[in-house]
Amino acid sequence: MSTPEVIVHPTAELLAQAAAARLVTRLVDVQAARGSASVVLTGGGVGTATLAALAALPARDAIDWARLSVWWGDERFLPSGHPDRNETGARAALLDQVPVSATSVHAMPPSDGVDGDQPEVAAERYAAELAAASRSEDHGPVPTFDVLMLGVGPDGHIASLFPEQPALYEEERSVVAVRGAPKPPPTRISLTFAAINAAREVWFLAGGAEKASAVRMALSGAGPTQIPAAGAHGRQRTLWLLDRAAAKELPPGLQRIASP
Ligand SMILES: O=C(O)[C@H](O)[C@@H](O)[C@H](O)[C@H](O)COP(=O)(O)O
Repeated sequence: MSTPEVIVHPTAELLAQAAAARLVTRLVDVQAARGSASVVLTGGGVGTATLAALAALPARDAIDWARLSVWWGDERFLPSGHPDRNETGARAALLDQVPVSATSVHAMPPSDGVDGDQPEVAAERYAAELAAASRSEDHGPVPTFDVLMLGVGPDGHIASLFPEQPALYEEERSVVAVRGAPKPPPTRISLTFAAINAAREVWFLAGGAEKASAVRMALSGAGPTQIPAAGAHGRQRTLWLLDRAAAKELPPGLQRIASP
């Protein structure tokens, strides 16, 4: 389990820009070393802003899009194309602007797909898709994602893993249905900690003062039931990419300013 590293950016805009640049560099390095790469996207404002920033970077096409697999950490269980789906936001912000292979974009099932409005069945389908993509050298029934991005809620939730909810205790399945989520919409699909923590690198993206207490608690020993972000970590690297507002409750020793 990797020790969390904190990098603080002056503003939320610079956080998204820097995260985008970091993602380009990381994926280019991974593809140079291993030929292909995989990334897990997150919904939420900072996650989507990061994708939009990436789309605007001239360096974006240093990524070999044909050799990139795209997954999601969670999804709102809504009809295909619904504006509130994380997939819809990601396609508009980035995926529809780059030559990523359609078969390598693994969206979580919509509520009007083959599984109908059964999020449990849809979660099983996505778990099977992950298992089919995992290889013998991977850690469990999911690919070893190169970068897994997570937004952080004010309550410390990540993906659709919310405090005190049953999904936090899932130890077998890689994907679960979430009902009654406190953040609308209430019905979602989410990777579990087992899937999240299989990733080589986990990057938290958090901006805004409303995240400051969750960030402090996650980095100060809170348990994952109260602060789910405390339960996520990369096998090789765990990065907390923050703006100053989200970092303001951290002790000075925990902050490393990315730029003056
Ligand atoms: O589907 C979702 O809602 C997201 O995956 C969720 O986990 C999000 O990342 C956080 O709520 C942070 O969202 P903001 O960055 O908008 O605060």
